[in-house]
Amino acid sequence: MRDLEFHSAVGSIAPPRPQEPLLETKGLSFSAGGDRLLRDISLEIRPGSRTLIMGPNGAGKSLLLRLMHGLLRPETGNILWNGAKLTAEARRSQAMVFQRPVLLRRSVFANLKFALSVRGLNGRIRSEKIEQALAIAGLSHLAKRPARVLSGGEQQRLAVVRALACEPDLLFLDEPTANLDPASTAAIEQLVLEANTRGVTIVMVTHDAGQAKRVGEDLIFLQDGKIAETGDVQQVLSAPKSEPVRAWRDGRIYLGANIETMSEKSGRKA
Ligand SMILES: Nc1ncnc2c1ncn2[C@@H]1O[C@H](COP(=O)(O)OP(=O)(O)OP(=O)(O)O)[C@@H](O)[C@H]1O
Repeated sequence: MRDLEFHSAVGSIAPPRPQEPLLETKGLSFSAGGDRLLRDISLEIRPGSRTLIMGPNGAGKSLLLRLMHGLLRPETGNILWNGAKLTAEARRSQAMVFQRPVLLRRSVFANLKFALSVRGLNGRIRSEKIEQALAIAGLSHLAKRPARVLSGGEQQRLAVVRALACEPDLLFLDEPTANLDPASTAAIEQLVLEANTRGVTIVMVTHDAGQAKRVGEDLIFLQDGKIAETGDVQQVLSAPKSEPVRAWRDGRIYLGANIETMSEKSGRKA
């Protein structure tokens, strides 16, 4: 009753506006070698969210990440950043970590120093940021070591903190823990979740359902270059609505609707 009185006193109250996406793709497609590898990909990444991209080998996950980060040009469709065209300037608000860390053939310290210098940071601020990043990654004692002799887990921790030291609004990660042991995987997941609590939007490719549930909120599932299903990661993985996700969860190869129909037909004939 009191609410009704309040409403009539102040006039109509507009409902809250839905949050504008940080990144949006509209009808993206991509071809190479005469093959259509991604088709009609339209999606929204909410600011501050954690989105997981999943799907079988060859579904187009890495391609989609590269398109969203502006490393590839779409054949058709648009990528919007804060509602406007993704520009080179906007791309500097993004960072990407690859499955195989791309590190300079220099020391751990120099890898961080170079990344921060490119962002225009110098002097004491840069030194402080390097020290912070080394401490967060547990690499302070390895600062002088050549990056290329670090273990796989150490290299990936360096790649993640180097990306985060540049304070991106959005961090893309392409299977960052694919070759890592459980402890290194947990360390990377912790770095990612901590960054997200500081407001960094996360878009990550993984094949690991456990990791998806630990790290993700939103799920985009790709099959054969198309979006098969999207939704809350826990819900989609525990009760998938689409056959591609059911097949993936059950460890079956998805044969596609047409092929299944044909085999059903031939089964009926026999
Ligand atoms: N430059 C290219 N030229 C031709 N085909 C390509 C090119 N890049 C990727 N592809 C093909 O596009 C498809 C999707 O590749 P992509 O790397 O995105 O798959 P993915 O879902 O990340 O797979 P995985 O889980 O195995 O890493 C694959 O069949 C791949 O061979």
